[in-house]
Amino acid sequence: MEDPMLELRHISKSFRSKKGIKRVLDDISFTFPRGENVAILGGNGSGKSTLVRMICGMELPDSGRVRRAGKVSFPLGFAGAVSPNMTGRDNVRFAARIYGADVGQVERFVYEFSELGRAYDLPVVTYANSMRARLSYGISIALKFDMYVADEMVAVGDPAFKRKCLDVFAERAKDATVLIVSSLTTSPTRFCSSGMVLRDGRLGELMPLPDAIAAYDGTARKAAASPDPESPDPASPAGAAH
Ligand SMILES: Nc1ncnc2c1ncn2[C@@H]1O[C@H](COP(=O)(O)OP(=O)(O)OP(=O)(O)O)[C@@H](O)[C@H]1O
Repeated sequence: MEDPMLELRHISKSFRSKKGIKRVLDDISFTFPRGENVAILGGNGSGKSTLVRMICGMELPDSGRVRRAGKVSFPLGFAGAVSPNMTGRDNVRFAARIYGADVGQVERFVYEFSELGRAYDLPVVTYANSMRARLSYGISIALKFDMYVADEMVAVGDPAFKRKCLDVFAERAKDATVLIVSSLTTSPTRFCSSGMVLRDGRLGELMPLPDAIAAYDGTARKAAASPDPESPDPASPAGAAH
């Protein structure tokens, strides 16, 4: 395969739990072709966010290697990208400088996109959650990446704002590769043509998205019939989407 966007080579990751060591990612290897938008579908606790952290370089695997052939985003709307003690504007300028982007351009884009108005110049700690979400999403979508990674969250805000997020994301997706990691089969349908299922620490084979959704629905039903005792209960606050 020519010029892959991202390669995962024998990625494994374990965490210590009350019941001992849990292997969350188990020797995952996969090559993401450039320009092919892929969805990874997995149930709660299947290791999606762990895999995303490895892909985005936010955490190292215990073993294995991630090779990126371009700029890979942090997860869309990632709240950790924003410092609460800085103003919205200063956060944006900081992120733009780190990623080597045109600071003025990114600053203006996020100002207009986020609809924060005068709050743009107030410390983020004073923001309501929805305002933080609009700022974080604005930063992630203002920066130009070769690959955009979404962990569940493809859009934020009220329905009108979500539509705007999706339209801008669609613009970016024209020149970039998209990876959407989700427990919901609805999120990837607009952007991804193929998908695979993450289950028991392994990635299934890459297939057309409708087939991946069918395979995921099948495994999700099986998992519901015999839930993993270590997975958080999706109905409990700790298991709710982050
Ligand atoms: N830092 C950590 N320390 C200990 N255990 C962890 C850590 N991060 C993740 N885990 C465990 O690894 C497993 C997978 O977690 P992860 O958040 O990657 O799953 P997920 O598929 O993203 O779940 P969800 O859909 O509920 O967000 C879970 O059992 C979780 O409790």
